Amino acid sequence: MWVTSSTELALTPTCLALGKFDGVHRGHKRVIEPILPTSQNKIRGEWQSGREKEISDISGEGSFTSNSSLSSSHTYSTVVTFNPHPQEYFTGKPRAWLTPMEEKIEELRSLGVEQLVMLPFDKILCTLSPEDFVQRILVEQLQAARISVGEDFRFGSQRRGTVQDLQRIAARYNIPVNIVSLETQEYTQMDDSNRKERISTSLIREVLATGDMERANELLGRPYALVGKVVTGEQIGRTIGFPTANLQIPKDKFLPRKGVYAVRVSILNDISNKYEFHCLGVMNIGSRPTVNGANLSLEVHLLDWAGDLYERTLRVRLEKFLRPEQKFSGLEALKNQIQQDCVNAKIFFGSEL
Ligand SMILES: Cc1cc2nc3c(=O)[nH]c(=O)nc-3n(C[C@H](O)[C@H](O)[C@H](O)COP(=O)(O)O)c2cc1C
Ligand SMILES: Nc1ncnc2c1ncn2[C@@H]1O[C@H](COP(=O)(O)OP(=O)(O)O)[C@@H](O)[C@H]1O
Repeated sequence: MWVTSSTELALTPTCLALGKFDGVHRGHKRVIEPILPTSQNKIRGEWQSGREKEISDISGEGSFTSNSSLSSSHTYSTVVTFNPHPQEYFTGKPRAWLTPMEEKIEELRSLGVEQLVMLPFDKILCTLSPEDFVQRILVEQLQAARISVGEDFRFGSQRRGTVQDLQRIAARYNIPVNIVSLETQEYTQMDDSNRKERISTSLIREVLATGDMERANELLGRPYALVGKVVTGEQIGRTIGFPTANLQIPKDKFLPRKGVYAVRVSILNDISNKYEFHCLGVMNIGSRPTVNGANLSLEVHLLDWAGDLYERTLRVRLEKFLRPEQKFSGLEALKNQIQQDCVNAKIFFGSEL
């Protein structure tokens, strides 16, 4: 996937999905899918513009079959997002992301997106009128052949432009705009009644903060993951029989509720750049009050495994919140509890063991 923050370096012409896409959740995927090479032919004819025929002639039918046959008529499936996050730009406060940049790139790449353009969200961009945004950025610079957006997408200065405006302005340039309705998820409430909730980044953040991983992962469409390098800790873990790999994650990663989780761990093969080894584990996200820990730490113990993990990159998928972190009277009590955590994780993963 080609990643750039300069529209001048972008590969053109493009087929665009516009949005912030933090989390790359199920709703985001519905916006992105129509621009993917595999969807192009199916989507033709379903989009809303009556000028679809002309557009398909321009973008070149059949040019998406494989990357090796890319030609000058190839239309690059492109996600356009903003950096920094507009909210971060306006408030000046750093924001924690469900998918910090590296993770977002990885998720989009795995969906089959060919290009990510991160528009610098600055004074110039945020004062563009909706008309100028479409004309200068989408038409002149990115040479958009078609556009896909979620129905709540807003653009242009003061978020003035709605998706209907986008459709109307883009039509002047014969660009069809696909408006995707917001994805919902059925949710059973405490009183057993059902309610539909709209899948959104802010809902997922709220749910992660409660530790309800089943619901968060359902909304996301995959398990919430922490990705980072293993660094050295205080080396107490091995003395109690539970060595724990300490993860260093991006500073701007959103963390779920503190406490102990049943997790799935994958280890990155640095040569193939693929996650290859998979096993189960228990993770603690907390400040380790029993050993008077000062900082927040993220530690994972791999079940029934031994080896050296220092400097390796791990992806830890959080599947189930087991309990809050506690201050124990000493290392022996902590050790007994971690032993019980391992049993509880094994019970949770049950059939896989
Ligand atoms: C599954 C699990 C549960 C843990 N629960 C607690 C806890 O409730 N309270 C606590 O103070 N530390 C807890 N810890 C953190 C331990 O204190 C920590 O792993 C130990 O001090 C070793 O740290 P080290 O990596 O510096 O060697 C837990 C660790 C794991 C892996
Ligand atoms: N089952 C395991 N789970 C996690 N780490 C393990 C395991 N077996 C061995 N290790 C190794 O032990 C290290 C953690 O040992 P620990 O005594 O807790 O030291 P540290 O405080 O540096 O994390 C890990 O980084 C890894 O290299």
